[in-house]
Amino acid sequence: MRQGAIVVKDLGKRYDARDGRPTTLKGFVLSRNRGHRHSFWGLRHITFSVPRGRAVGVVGLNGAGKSTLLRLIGGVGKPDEGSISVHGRIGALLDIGVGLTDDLTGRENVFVLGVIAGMLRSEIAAQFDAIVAFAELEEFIDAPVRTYSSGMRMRLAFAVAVHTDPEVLLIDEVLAVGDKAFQQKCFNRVADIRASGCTIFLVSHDVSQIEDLCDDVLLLSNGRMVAYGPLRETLALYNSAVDAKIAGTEQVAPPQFRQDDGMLAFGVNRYGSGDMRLHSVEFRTEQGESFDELQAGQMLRLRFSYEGKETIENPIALVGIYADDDTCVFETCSQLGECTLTMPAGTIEIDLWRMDLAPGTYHVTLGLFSSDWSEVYDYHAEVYPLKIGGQITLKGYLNPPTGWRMVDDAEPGLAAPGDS
Ligand SMILES: Nc1ncnc2c1ncn2[C@@H]1O[C@H](COP(=O)(O)OP(=O)(O)OP(=O)(O)O)[C@@H](O)[C@H]1O
Repeated sequence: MRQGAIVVKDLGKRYDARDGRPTTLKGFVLSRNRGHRHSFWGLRHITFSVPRGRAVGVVGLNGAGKSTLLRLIGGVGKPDEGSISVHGRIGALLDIGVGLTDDLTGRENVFVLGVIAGMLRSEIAAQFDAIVAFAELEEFIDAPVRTYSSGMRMRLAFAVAVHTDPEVLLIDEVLAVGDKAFQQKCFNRVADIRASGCTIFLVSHDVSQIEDLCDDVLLLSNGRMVAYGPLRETLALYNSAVDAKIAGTEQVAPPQFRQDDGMLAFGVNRYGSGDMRLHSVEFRTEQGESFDELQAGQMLRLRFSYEGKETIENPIALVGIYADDDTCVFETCSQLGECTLTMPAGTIEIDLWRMDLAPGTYHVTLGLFSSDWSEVYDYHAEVYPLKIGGQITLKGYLNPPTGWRMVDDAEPGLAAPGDS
């Protein structure tokens, strides 16, 4: 089975910010004394898999989460949610010159960077002259890095990274630094590495670089994955987001599921290899009726069909329910439900016996994955709206039937722990 070189599942990274406005009275009182802290999701609900040898361009407006994603894949920082697995030796070019030690010479830094990248000292020694020549630093290689300009630092870091024989190369914007001639040299080198079968993950604001180097594009917006699909289609979505920003209108069109069943069935909020497809999604009540609004506590019968390659074994169907603020309030899968999907096609019905949810609009996510979760076949992220009505609550997502009453003080109550 094809294994993804980079497999990311429901990834989330939260950052702290100090400038948020308190939303509760308690928060307001506390904020007057010590400043209100709030956290936000720099990235959330990111799920994708990059097959070996693919080159993926990561695009998005400023602050979309591109660098955060690359850093996490490169092992810099820990995710707060989800998982990442990378198969193969990583060559990473994240922040320019990161990892360089100022007091060491260029020569010593080459060895330090090489060892960090997983090379043996003997392998580095064998590549040393090529690295220094690529960096064009022959004259300065024995000077401390502290004396280097930012361009020299970048050239050194780049030269090491592209000589580590990476199987996965992560590049964050560095092709945009340095003089034109060096930029072109870096670009050519990355193109050669790509041709040798390396998996590439490239962040760039330069669409022409992405067009020249990448097969697929991953589009992020405000920390969410808006699309992941073939180069041309996905870049078109990005370009419209850029145009909209320039025009001062909405940043990215609201998420919509493209209902087409054509060959390129990728669109906003839908991504996957397409080796299996989901279709004919229906929500019903227990009586089999369609509805506009389901009352809290009623049963939801979810039904959908799928089809795909006969050779796929034991695929997994996933169902998630998301609140308006993108919090996942529920997620389950066919493995947990002990339901085996028959191939090449079938229809699944899932009964959610009690939808004890607070009133509001939720969105249902559906996905089809390979048996080890490494491949995403078809993922419809927060696509299907689900309205819940009924008993109003003050806060939270859970909405069980409740009964309040006054009790007589003399009436025996629940024993407190330790009571005899
Ligand atoms: N260390 C950090 N602490 C707090 N917030 C952070 C930190 N790093 C990133 N962020 C925030 O997370 C969000 C995503 O940032 P990130 O740098 O990943 O975006 P980006 O798409 O790479 O942006 P750009 O194109 O401007 O480089 C932004 O709102 C950013 O301000």
